[in-house]
Amino acid sequence: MSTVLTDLSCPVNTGPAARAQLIPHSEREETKRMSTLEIKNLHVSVETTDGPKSILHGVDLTIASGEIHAIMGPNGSGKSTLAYAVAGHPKYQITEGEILVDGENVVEMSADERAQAGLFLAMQYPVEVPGVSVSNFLRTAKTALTGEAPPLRQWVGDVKTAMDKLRMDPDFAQRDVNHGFSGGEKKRHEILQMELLQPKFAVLDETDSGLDVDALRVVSDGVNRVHQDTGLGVVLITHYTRILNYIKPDHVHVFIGGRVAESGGPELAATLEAEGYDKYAPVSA
Ligand SMILES: Nc1ncnc2c1ncn2[C@@H]1O[C@H](COP(=O)(O)OP(=O)(O)OP(=O)(O)O)[C@@H](O)[C@H]1O
Repeated sequence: MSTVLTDLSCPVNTGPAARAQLIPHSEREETKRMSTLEIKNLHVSVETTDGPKSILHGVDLTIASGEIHAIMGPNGSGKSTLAYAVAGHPKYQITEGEILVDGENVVEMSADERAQAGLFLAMQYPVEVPGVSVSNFLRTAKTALTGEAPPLRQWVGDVKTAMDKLRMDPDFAQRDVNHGFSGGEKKRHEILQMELLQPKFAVLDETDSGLDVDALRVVSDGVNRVHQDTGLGVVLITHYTRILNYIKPDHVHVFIGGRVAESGGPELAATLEAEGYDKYAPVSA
């Protein structure tokens, strides 16, 4: 057992999350970062055994700090492809367009460089990493992002605080990343990463899928907490309006055939729930 794991039971709690609780909300507002994520005319192809397949055909989206954008759309419309393309998955080739974080184009950057630029992806299907503990994974990720290892006692306190809030058993820190986790546990672990790594923008790809009603509330609270405390900008991909009762979107976008077919306010989600996607004819490439 590593020192990190042993120390997880220690009650030290002096990290950012704890400090945020001590800072009056009005002062916290001033510490929020103002950033923009601009997706401009994004065209994306995926490598398949039959060669490249074009999936996104010119996506435009602008997300500012503190904004929550929900993306809804039928199966196969390209929502996860957008998520992977933004995060820098090497299989998803950007053939045209730009992804700008605070004006800087990240399309030539690797996934880790994009993370350093402030982007975070909570995956629809989180990957199992046998042999790597949650504790070591999180601290390694934080070190890679910031360029220096966080002070151990402070970090241990931060991790414990974040896990408590997400109602995760401390034993989780000792388990291998996602290995044998239930679907709901994997989603909590994604949000745990987000809470500790503090990105500027998070793409949450069906984070609500597979969650029971209590877990949905806990995970939503986690997203709202980071959003309120840090000004996180959120792209929330979902099929269901249920999560939108907890995480209130400012904007809702309908994805059809690899494009944004319509954008509106929160009321658009209710319309989609009632009427489905039939009125949107798939847009040909
Ligand atoms: N690696 C891949 N190889 C082959 N086809 C792919 C690959 N990734 C995505 N696609 C195809 O691209 C299209 C869009 O897939 P994507 O997963 O982005 O859709 P989605 O809107 O997220 O769907 P869902 O709501 O079912 O999760 C689908 O037809 C899918 O089969």
